[in-house]
Amino acid sequence: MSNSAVAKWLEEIAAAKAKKAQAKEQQQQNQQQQQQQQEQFTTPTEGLQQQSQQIATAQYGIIPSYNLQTRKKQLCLVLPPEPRKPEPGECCGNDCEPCVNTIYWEDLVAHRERCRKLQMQFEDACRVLEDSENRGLESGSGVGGSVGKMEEGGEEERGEEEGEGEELEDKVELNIRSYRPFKVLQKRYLSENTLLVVCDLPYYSSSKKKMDPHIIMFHLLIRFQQPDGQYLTKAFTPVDISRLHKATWRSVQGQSNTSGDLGAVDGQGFEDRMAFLVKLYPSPHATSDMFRALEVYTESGGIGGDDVTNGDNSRNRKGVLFLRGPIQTGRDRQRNQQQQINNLATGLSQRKRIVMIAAGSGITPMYQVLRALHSQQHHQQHQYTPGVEQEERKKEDVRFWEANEVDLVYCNRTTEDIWLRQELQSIGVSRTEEEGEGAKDQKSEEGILEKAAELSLSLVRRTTVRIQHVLSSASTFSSPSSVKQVPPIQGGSHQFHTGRISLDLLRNTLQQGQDSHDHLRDNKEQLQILVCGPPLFNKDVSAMLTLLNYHDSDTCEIHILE
Ligand SMILES: Cc1cc2nc3c(=O)[nH]c(=O)nc-3n(C[C@H](O)[C@H](O)[C@H](O)COP(=O)(O)OP(=O)(O)OC[C@H]3O[C@@H](n4cnc5c(N)ncnc54)[C@H](O)[C@@H]3O)c2cc1C
Repeated sequence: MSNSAVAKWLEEIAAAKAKKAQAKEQQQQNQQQQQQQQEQFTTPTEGLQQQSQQIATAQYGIIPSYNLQTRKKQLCLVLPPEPRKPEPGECCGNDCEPCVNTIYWEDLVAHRERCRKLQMQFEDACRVLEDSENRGLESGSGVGGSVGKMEEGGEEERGEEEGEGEELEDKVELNIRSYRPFKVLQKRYLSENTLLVVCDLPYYSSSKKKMDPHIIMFHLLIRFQQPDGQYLTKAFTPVDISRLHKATWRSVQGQSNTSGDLGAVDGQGFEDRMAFLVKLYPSPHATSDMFRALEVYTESGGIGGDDVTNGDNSRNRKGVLFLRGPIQTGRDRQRNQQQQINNLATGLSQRKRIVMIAAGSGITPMYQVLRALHSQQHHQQHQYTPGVEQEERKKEDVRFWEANEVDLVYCNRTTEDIWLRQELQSIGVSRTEEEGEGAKDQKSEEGILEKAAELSLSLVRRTTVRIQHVLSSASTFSSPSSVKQVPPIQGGSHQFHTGRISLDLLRNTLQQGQDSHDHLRDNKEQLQILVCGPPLFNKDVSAMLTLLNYHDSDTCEIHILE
């Protein structure tokens, strides 16, 4: 071997060594970084997750190296890691779209396709390398484009895996395919068994685009990790608290909570944030106990702080909720949406009614619908400002649900159990009542303030909202419902029944107001029936609807939300 060849060879060895050292150093730095991030966002019991996270953020692709024995350049293929298979507790069992299992299978297919492509690229690159060596050319430079090209792993296979590696800054956005950590801004007990949890993300938030306005009923998935490491995943419906009644905020004022009473007391600054109303069941109840143990985020004790043990040994990060969504609630919603849009376009008038039948926490999707109806009417009331957005806004408005009449039957045990009582009270004020009751309320300054809040929330002008409360604790379950007109708070068109929801009550509600619309008989009535409550309630109401001959058809949509 000539001197120059030896020198070149030594040079190559030195370069290979330097490259190796550099790669090692880089790897160590990466590992350190990952460790730091995981210390921030994961719990020690998230072993599997940590493992997949480490692999997921590692680089992969076709990696060139130098073989000192053969004195030849060589290529090796590092394939990306397989997506992590969800554990049993990671599916909430509600047939969400997309389900965590669907996401996994999609990711697996994409992963296999990616591996197949990489394998082909690798084979091509090896052939090019071999050819160039055979031709005695300087190896490496002519080798296929993907040689030495390392790819960042993870993202495409698994979405942005779990979000654990992300900074918990304001920029964190909701993602439908993977869980992201969000700060808990506030946690308040509205009653003994009702918890309000406010998270640090805007009410309408999705990572890719502004939420589609026709998606009115949506929920998020909250994932906890239990002391034994098992996941617990449950669906919760965000509540728009931007118009929360002052009285509701007042009812939580001065409360101390388990986490040390942090955050604004009157909700100031949190109005546009995502909030959950959580029904708590007596302990031991896994989901409720997780919420009880949840803490409010603080700079010092929050992210990066110790794990929360709170006596029950739950090991979730302090002040953080892992959320995935938004998931459209129920299936086959808006089946007739296209037909409705067509009707609007052709000017065919249709009487539209929404009948909502809810129990307990089942009010949350109904409240979303009521709020959306309000927003829609708010938009329509105000003149569109000329500009490029005008057409777009019109289109969006058409896509909002519209209704001439809304009936809500809301079942609870006692008046104390009624969620969003003040807010519903405000919504249930019809236009005529607003005008008539107004003078009465203006007697006191307090009345004026309350009225202003109510008016801002009321569904004005075109929608009549009737609300009936059914309270079970006032009578035995077998006795027939007795109707009472009890205005529990002030004004409003709320009817109160005692007993349980009955066939008669449902029939009357579904047929309500039909006679006064004889002139519209020629036009079809478009009826949407929404049912949401505990499983048994949903089953009972479904059976009653069948008995009353209400089925899904062109003119009737029944949505059992579960
Ligand atoms: C789309 C969707 C949206 C939801 N939104 C909300 C929401 O906004 N707020 C909310 O609080 N919940 C909501 N839920 C319900 C929530 O996901 C949980 O199912 C609920 O908190 C009960 O927890 P669990 O499933 O662990 O109860 P499990 O123990 O599995 O019990 C299932 C059901 O049995 C009943 N039950 C259980 N224990 C008791 C008890 N001790 N006393 C009386 N009844 C009991 C309850 O009806 C409960 O829902 C929603 C569910 C779905 C599917």
